[in-house]
Amino acid sequence: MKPTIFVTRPVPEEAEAYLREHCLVDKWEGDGPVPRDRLLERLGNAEGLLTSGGKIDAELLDHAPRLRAVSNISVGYNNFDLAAMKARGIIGTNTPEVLNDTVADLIMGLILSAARRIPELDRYVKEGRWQRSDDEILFGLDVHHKKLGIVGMGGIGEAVARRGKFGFGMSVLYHNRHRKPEAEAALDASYLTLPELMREADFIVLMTPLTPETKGLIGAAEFALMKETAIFINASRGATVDESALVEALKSGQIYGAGLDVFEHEPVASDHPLLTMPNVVTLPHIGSATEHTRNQMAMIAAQNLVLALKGHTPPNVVRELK
Ligand SMILES: NC(=O)c1ccc[n+]([C@@H]2O[C@H](COP(=O)([O-])OP(=O)(O)OC[C@H]3O[C@@H](n4cnc5c(N)ncnc54)[C@H](O)[C@@H]3O)[C@@H](O)[C@H]2O)c1
Ligand SMILES: O=C(O)[C@H](O)CO
Repeated sequence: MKPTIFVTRPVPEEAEAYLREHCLVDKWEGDGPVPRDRLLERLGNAEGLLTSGGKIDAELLDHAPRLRAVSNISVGYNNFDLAAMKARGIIGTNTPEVLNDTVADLIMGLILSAARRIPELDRYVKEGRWQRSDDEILFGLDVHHKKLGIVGMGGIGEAVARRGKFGFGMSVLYHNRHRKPEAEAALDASYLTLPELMREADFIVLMTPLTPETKGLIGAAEFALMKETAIFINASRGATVDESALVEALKSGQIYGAGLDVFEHEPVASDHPLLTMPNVVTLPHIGSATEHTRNQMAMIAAQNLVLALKGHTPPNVVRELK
């Protein structure tokens, strides 16, 4: 007898076909993300859940008495209440590694966009404001040979560091929960404390997972240490940064600019002060959003789920907050 699963968002054909081969698939057919109350109604029979970010907490698990595994189509798993899942013997999985290069490419895009003011000056040209006499008002900052500071030197952090080091001749500084001697050797990277990194780096890239320790990790005290020419990039989760402090740091000229792929509340409200600042580049959480990478993530997530439901240990089980 095939296990029943619930799929909360459309997945590529290949992943859906694979799931149907191994499971009885029930899926959300509505537009947009499944509303929480509708999801809870649909979980009565589900032994597996394929999702990408909705909260998996005690309330949801109470509505899913047969649930054995939850598979995220994402590397981040801050949506999992791991204690509640563990208490019920439910396995959680994610999709690490496969998206490292895709997200790192986007982060380089944010760095270049903020430093060279690409979106701002694109609008400038398209709005017919470009004058032959324009000169200094179009200046930005160099990226090459500057100091790249990575906070959270994991899979994505290292992929960004490689691009900075070997593509742009940058020197790599990093702060992480644990030192990484191999990365230090391969990238000639220097380990710094968080305050040291804030003072030293020209580009600060935040790439930690969202955990109780990293919530608001970068706030007023950290922005106060940054150079006036520093550019702050966040592609981790919005809540790792105190957004009000970021707004103040940008408004007061404490830092030069920011590049953001993530926000505390997504989609970000259209009247959010960060959206009014020309020195902030904003994106709608598209770090891993290429067809190739998202297809691979969906397939890996499907395989994780099927393996777990067959009683095997999938390669990407998450056991604790990392
Ligand atoms: N914008 C996007 O679309 C997008 C895409 C992928 C991942 N992400 C986010 O990026 C996060 C990182 O992804 P990854 O694949 O590199 O994860 P990873 O687990 O490989 O790396 C995370 C690193 O952060 C470090 N870390 C954890 N807590 C820390 C702390 N308190 N201080 C310093 N370092 C700490 C860990 O030791 C680890 O080295 C994900 O959890 C997810 O939230 C966002
Ligand atoms: O964590 C991830 O994989 C990305 O943020 C996509 O949700």
